[in-house]
Amino acid sequence: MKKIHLLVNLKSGSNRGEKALEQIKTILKNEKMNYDIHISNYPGQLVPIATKVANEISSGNEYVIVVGGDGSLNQALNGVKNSEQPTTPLGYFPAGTGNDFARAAKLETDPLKLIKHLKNNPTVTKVDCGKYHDLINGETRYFVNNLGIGFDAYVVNKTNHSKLKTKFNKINIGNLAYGINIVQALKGQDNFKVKVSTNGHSYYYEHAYLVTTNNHPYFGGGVPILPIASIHNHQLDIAIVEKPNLVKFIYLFSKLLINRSHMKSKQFHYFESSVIEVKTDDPEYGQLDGEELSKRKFHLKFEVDHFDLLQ
Ligand SMILES: Nc1ncnc2c1ncn2[C@@H]1O[C@H](COP(=O)(O)OP(=O)(O)OP(=O)(O)O)[C@@H](O)[C@H]1O
Repeated sequence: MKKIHLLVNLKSGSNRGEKALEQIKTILKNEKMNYDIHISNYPGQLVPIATKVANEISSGNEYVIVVGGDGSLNQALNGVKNSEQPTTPLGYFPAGTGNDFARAAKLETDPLKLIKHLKNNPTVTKVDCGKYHDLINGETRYFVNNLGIGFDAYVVNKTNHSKLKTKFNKINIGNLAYGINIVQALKGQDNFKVKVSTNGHSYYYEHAYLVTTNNHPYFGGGVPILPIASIHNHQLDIAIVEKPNLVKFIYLFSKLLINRSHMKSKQFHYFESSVIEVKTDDPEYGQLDGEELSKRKFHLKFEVDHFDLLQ
């Protein structure tokens, strides 16, 4: 008999995780499916939980489903990759705020359809994820969406530390805290120097404002910054956005939102490759799948990797 292991972050998406779990439990009971639940209690705990669950899986009839946001999926992926069974397929029910990976992978958002599909006709697809090796501290981690340095990371950092987010989350308007911090970031984030090496060439940018290495088109909850990127092309895509001045930067962003013509702008640079190296001269904010990285100098080697996505 099929068994489902639910790995859950109740707090994701301003407690959407909790509501999703209730719905999924009801459906699993109605469908008479065997399941167990692993609740994660603090940021990062889904990594060891996923490692343990993956280590203990003993048959092809056991399925792992993550319920949470992009950050939760990131932790579960890292946990599985670190396990003794790193090719364990991962299912995912998006219950976050941005849900960019689910958007890129066109995942099912109806819990009833998801469970029925897993019961009757589960499929496993090999999809891309990103992997980076930190050449300064030796760390290696995987990501499903992106690793951003500069503007977007500033917004993530300030929002995570803002008292407003906690207050707004209580009344389900957590996204507004991001909006307020975007305005703050436009004032607070400075340009920085970055070196990007790919396909045998190195490129130097003096006025980088945002450097994001993506596994798919989206960042920040549905903003298609790299429309050419795909989780199926075995490549990563990097965008380097320069900010000569605020007016030009806002103009560039409006092009992105209106007709995606931002890619032709002279402040926008991008590359597609399976290996990309990025180096900053000074400490900058960083974010990985929406979770902040400490402010630091970055010297990262990115490579495309893959995982088995259960649908
Ligand atoms: N493993 C975890 N266990 C419990 N809480 C967590 C865990 N990881 C993160 N959190 C908390 O959950 C929230 C974020 O979760 P997550 O990144 O999954 O969703 P999100 O940010 O709402 O969604 P998205 O990344 O799709 O925008 C934050 O409040 C964070 O402190």
